Amino acid sequence: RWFRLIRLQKSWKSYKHRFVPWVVFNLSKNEKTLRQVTERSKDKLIPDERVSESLFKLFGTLLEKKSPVCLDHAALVHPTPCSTGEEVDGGYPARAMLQSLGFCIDRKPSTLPLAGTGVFVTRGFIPKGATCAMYPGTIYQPYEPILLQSLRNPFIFRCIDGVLVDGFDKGISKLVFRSCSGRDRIGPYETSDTSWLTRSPQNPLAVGQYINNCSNEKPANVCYQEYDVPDCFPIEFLQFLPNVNYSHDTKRPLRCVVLVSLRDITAGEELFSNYYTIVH
Ligand SMILES: C[S@@+](CC[C@H](N)C(=O)[O-])C[C@H]1O[C@@H](n2cnc3c(N)ncnc32)[C@H](O)[C@@H]1O
Repeated sequence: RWFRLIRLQKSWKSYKHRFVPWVVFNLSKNEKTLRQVTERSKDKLIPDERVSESLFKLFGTLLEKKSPVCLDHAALVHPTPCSTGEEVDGGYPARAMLQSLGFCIDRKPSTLPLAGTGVFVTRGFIPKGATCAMYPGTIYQPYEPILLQSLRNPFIFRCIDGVLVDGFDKGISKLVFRSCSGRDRIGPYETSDTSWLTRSPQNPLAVGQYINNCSNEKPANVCYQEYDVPDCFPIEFLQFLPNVNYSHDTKRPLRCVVLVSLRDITAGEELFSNYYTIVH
């Protein structure tokens, strides 16, 4: 009988949030908690200027390395020694990342059983408070349709203001991203990067959607932070941004989500975030 009672209690705990009378009865309490979380989350881990600084450094180096002088096919396919004399896998994007930010990250099988792919520091060292990844994907305002794209899609990220980022690199999600990216080109300038949809993104930060959720044994070492692309963002750097608006909207700044390190992280460590925490 005890066993049955415990099972009943467990079912109630997971069901009560969908039981309308319970929701109505607890509305004022829940709203207060939500307000507190939202207020607390307004404190950014690092200021936007520091995020911009890191992105400018990386994108500037990427642009240099992408220039026709060193963009011969062999240089892309075969790693060549970087400034430190070391060989770096991953071609010029990885070399640019190591040179400009002092670390490399990449996707590999997770250390967690049955968790699929994860993201690891493969070289160098990430200091606390560094911009260490980006969450790529199509940006949907809360009122925009996403039902079809959301089916069997574990890569939808929800910001506090209800903006959604669809970071799935397959199926309809992939088609939508490519289509919006083509639509937004400004003459010769690409305003977003579609290469995160492939195995070799040209912006090596754009793998944040593969970071797994933390647990008691594997606490979070990175945290999500919203970053609205400022007006001063150089037009030639837009080609490295792995986000695009679903609707063409020139008035609203483009929302990006970056991951910021919560502590020093060394080579070989897997990155873990808390799926339920984001700061504005
Ligand atoms: C956004 S994806 C992360 C990338 C994913 N690991 C993959 O290979 O596609 C979220 C999914 O990863 C898996 N996942 C994330 N964190 C996990 C954890 N701590 N334990 C087990 N699975 C996890 C779950 O399947 C979840 O739906």
